[in-house]
Amino acid sequence: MNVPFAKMNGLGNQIIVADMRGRTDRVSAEAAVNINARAETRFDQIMAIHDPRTPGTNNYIEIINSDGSRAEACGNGMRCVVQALTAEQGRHRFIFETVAGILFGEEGEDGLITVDMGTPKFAWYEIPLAEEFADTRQVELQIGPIDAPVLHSPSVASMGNPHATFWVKDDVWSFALDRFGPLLENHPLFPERANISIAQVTAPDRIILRTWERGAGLTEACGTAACAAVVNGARTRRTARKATVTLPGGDLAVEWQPDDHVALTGPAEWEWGGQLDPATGAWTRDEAA
Ligand SMILES: N[C@@H](CCC[C@H](N)C(=O)O)C(=O)O
Repeated sequence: MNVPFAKMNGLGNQIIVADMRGRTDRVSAEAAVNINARAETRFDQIMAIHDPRTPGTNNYIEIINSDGSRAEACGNGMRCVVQALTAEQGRHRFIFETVAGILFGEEGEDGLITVDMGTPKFAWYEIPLAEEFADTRQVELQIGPIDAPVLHSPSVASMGNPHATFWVKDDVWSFALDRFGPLLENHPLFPERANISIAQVTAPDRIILRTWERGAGLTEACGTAACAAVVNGARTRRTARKATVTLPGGDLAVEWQPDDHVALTGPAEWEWGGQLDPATGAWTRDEAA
């Protein structure tokens, strides 16, 4: 039986929100790959809204990358879920559960959505890394010639999902992230692969960021990567704890709050709706009202 879905985006991060409430099955990996194979529904993540599993939460959210793999966290996708549920229910604040833990999301009066992405983790085994590093603010990893690496010494962190932030001094746009991204995502240092970002700090409260997403590739925006960049920037004293992160798709506001939680604020946009089969990925588009 088909389920309703919405084609949405969070700052150009392509998101499918699938309504799996009232069902016990899941969106299959095969369905994800098939949905992504059609140009109109090419996506970065599917956010599957399920019935709550834990009392006190509104919904359980499962996140599926375009290669069919599962992700623990997705900041832009969570904003799309908040917007879809706000439009449906007229309420503005939600408590979600994901495999990474409990998250809060709220749509503000200005239409922007803030998601509390939880607390970052820095221990090598929490990210996880394949080998022990006492200090994950700068780990030994480089790409390019040994004596003149193109990218090196990233800061690594978990925002529920694994992130490596490579710092560059200038022209973040000049790096061939499409070439280095897949190599770094699958580097043996990352046993669960990793999201790979290049960051240029232009002021203590400004970062320009490009991301190669684990399981999805080059994206217009990655919310958890923006959170990881600010957290990694603050703990390496490159940035303040609050910064605007400019991605190819636009700006996100990130604050690493005194309570250690990371708040991510930005837009979400509904594009169109349809019905899909979560087993096969076959879908049809709803008639415009
Ligand atoms: N687009 C996301 C991140 C999605 C998950 C990621 N690809 C992973 O596998 O960890 C975001 O906005 O955070």
